[in-house]
Amino acid sequence: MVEDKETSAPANWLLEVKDLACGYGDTTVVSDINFALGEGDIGCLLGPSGCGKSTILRAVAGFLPLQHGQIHLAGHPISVPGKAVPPEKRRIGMVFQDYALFPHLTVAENVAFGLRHMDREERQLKVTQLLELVHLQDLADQHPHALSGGQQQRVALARALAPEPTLILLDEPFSNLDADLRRRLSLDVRDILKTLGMSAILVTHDQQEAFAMCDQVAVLQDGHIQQWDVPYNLYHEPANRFVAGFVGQGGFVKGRTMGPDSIECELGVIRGNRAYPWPAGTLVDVLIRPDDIVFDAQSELRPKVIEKTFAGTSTLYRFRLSAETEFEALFRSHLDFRLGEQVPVRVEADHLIAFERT
Ligand SMILES: Nc1ncnc2c1ncn2[C@@H]1O[C@H](COP(=O)(O)OP(=O)(O)OP(=O)(O)O)[C@@H](O)[C@H]1O
Repeated sequence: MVEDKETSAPANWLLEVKDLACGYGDTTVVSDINFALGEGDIGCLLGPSGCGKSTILRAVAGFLPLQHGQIHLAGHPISVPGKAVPPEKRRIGMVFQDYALFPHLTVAENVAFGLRHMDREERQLKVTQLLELVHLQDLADQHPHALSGGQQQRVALARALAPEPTLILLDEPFSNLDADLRRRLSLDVRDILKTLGMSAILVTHDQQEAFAMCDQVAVLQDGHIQQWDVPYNLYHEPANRFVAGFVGQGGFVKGRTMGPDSIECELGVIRGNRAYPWPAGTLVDVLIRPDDIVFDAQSELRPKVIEKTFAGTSTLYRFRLSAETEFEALFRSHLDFRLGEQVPVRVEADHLIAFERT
């Protein structure tokens, strides 16, 4: 997915959403939404609850009329002023949080549901291929109630893929599953979509899921896209304070600019790989991520451990340096410190991220 505000955008986008605004009744929930999705790309709408992710998805699916803007799919207008292609004619497959399988049909019958126009043999072949793709060939004759949540969600995906849609929309598809299964299934689903070269949009509030599964991610707040980018850039080059706080761990430490690419704060002087336009002496907040802090026995900076969260291979420490400066650090777990211990550390950040203090 890439930002597409220009009218000169290439014509070969699979999905183009331009200046979209929509909502419910007279209320506008999302506005100024612009993006384009390339063929075979997996995009994501990421943001906190109520920011409008599902509303955008409903507009793309055709369940919600637009208040403003246009949507094109595979070069065809599907929502433009005066014309809206009905949802069933959009060639868009949907997968929901609650699976929405037919309980009285078997797994194979659920997958075959949208293939009634095919003859019997062709349909069976297609169902077999899809069940193999989602690794459920042995459960073809089971009913949904006999399946785990993860298996049911794979049936739902196979059923959505069966009519060979142009685009798949996934609305919080893993949120009913436990954390471990969620992680594994999101990678499985990515593999399946990539194997087929299928384009998709995932809606989630889970940043790890978005990063694991998607090529590009749009971060939303209050009905507006704050930034879209590849996961690496969202983490290391957040466009604003909201994105910096929402994506990844970390917190802000008060600082003062010394030059365009260096900031002085209680942790020392931090030099980065980008320049800021503010004059020297500007008061700023500097973002410190847990992986920006390293252990250094020679360092004179010795903050106190105030919290410690053991996570197997690593331990997340929360340090206090003074009444107003706290930060986190992620160390390999063999670096084991006690609560209250003063630990020599230094900042090793090549990505300097700061916002002017208001
Ligand atoms: N059918 C509806 N009628 C009126 N308002 C609605 C309707 N559905 C959603 N809203 C409102 O629109 C806003 C955005 O809702 P939406 O479901 O798009 O958010 P979301 O980001 O998908 O949230 P969540 O992660 O909680 O599902 C919310 O304020 C919500 O209350």
